[in-house]
Amino acid sequence: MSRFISEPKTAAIVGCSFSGGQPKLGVDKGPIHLVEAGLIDQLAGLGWKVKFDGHNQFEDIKVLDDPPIGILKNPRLVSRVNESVAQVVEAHVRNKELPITLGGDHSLAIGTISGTLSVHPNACVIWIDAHADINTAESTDSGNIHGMPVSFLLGLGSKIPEFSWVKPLLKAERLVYIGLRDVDVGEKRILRENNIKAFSMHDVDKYGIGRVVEMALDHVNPKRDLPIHLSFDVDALDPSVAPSTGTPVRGGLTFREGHYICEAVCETGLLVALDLVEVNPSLADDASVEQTVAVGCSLVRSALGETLL
Ligand SMILES: NC(=[NH2+])NCCC[C@H](N)C(=O)O
Ligand SMILES: [Mn+2]
Ligand SMILES: [Mn+2]
Repeated sequence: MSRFISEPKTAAIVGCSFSGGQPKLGVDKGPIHLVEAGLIDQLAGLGWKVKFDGHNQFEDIKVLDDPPIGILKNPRLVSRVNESVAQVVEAHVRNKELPITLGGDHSLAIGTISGTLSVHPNACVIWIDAHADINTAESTDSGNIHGMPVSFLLGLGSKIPEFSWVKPLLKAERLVYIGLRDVDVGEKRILRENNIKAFSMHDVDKYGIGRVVEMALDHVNPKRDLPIHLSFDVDALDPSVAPSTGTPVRGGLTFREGHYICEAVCETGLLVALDLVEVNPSLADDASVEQTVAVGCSLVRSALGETLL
């Protein structure tokens, strides 16, 4: 599977019932639905030993008084939960286990990627999303921190003392996006100024997903020797494929394109950490929820080797 995972290959489900990075309730229930849909048994069926520490791992983290900082919402809570997520992910990666973080909203990537990079400073990040999530405190219009995690990891924008534990460990040249189609004006400037490689849906149409993944890997991992952190926001998929998510954007990845990305990353043998975020089971009807949860499980299975013959 991955040269950074020891035998017997072990996956650790990190269930993050967290919604503080955005305003819609329900995204905190994502992990419960994914686990109840049978994810653990499915991964065991692929030959993985699966650890799971339960859904309440981060739930006793409470912040009593959390007024906005500028317009950033729930800043102290987002910071404290992520600090704890970072420690958990770091411990698994250090142990040569594969952490699979189930969100929860995408602000959680502040923690997961910090955890990965503290063990593997040279790891690259492949970010699959309709959005760039690279707003800074200055550029954000929404104040929702799930639209900002990448800027924290890169150390862009004004420093917020409450997030001082986040080290700017990610380098712009070790980051690549696939699936973008809803990027704020300020984010486009940030991407340009920092020379960050991004493959939008336009590129997926133009080159096909096979070439896009190849080019993305050539950019962040030219010798195919660096550890990979895959951060997958389900809203990268078309809303017809994954309807139950907080910020759907039409014109997204097909079912196969999404799975192809996971398979191709698995095939490198370099995966060290995986995030699957923004599944919100309280949005849309029951059939849509079931569909979205099933797709989430199958993306994880593909990243862990299911669809490779
Ligand atoms: N992880 C996500 N779904 N992010 C959506 C971000 C939307 C918008 N760019 C914002 O900053 O608020
Ligand atoms: Mn996202
Ligand atoms: Mn998104």
